Amino acid sequence: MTTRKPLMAGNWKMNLNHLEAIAHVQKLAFALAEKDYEAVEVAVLPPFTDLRSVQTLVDGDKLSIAYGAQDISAHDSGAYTGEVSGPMLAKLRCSYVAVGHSERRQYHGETDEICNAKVKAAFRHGITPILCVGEGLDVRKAGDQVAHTLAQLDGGLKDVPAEQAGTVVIAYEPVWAIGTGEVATPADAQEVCGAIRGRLAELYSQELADAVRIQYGGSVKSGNVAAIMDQPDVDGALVGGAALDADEFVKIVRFRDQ
Ligand SMILES: O=C[C@H](O)COP(=O)(O)O
Repeated sequence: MTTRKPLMAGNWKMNLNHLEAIAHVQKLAFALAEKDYEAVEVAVLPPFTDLRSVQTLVDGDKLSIAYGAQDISAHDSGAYTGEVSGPMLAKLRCSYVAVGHSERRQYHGETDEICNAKVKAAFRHGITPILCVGEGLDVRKAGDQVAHTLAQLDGGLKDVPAEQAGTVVIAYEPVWAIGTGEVATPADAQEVCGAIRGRLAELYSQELADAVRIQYGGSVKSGNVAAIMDQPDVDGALVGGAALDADEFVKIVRFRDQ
């Protein structure tokens, strides 16, 4: 049985400027102890404008906090106003990038094809994509959450070779649970995360599927994280609102202590 180190990632969304980012990461670094880093990988996904500040802090103080971006261009350079490329993120030594977050899909029209191109762009530049998938409320009410989410998974990983897919992170985020306080039950999370792992085994191999980390995201807080993390196919959390409070995020990282 493969041991997967849990990944707790804070997606700051469009919050915290570059000065607030420094204060926030300093607070996290101060609160987290060596044993936290051994048990759990901790990552932050700040806005683009904060990345240089976070990189400087992490490098300067040799912090064991990974960081990454919330989006990546599918293109590597050129006339794409407003976009940020894989080479730019790689130069800032980003480890991760979120791809296909439901807010990107909903407000920026990102299709599975676009997400697939972004996943490939991340891998081209040595950045691990966190591919976000998950159903809206209508799909959940119709009971189609597994089929819907697996179709997004298939689309996002289309033609991605096993050497790369083996390192991807998948974030299952039911849209109806994001920022609503409506957390999925642990059984809801397990149903879809288990199905994602099963699909990875079909697409690639059981060995690869066993190695991939699958996060749950959607109203994760210190009070509900332990029950979700108890599920066999949940290997971490993609945390939005609760990640903006350093003390609360540290409690989430320490889910095993609860
Ligand atoms: O990326 C994070 C998710 O959208 C979850 O956000 P939330 O924890 O505020 O519900």
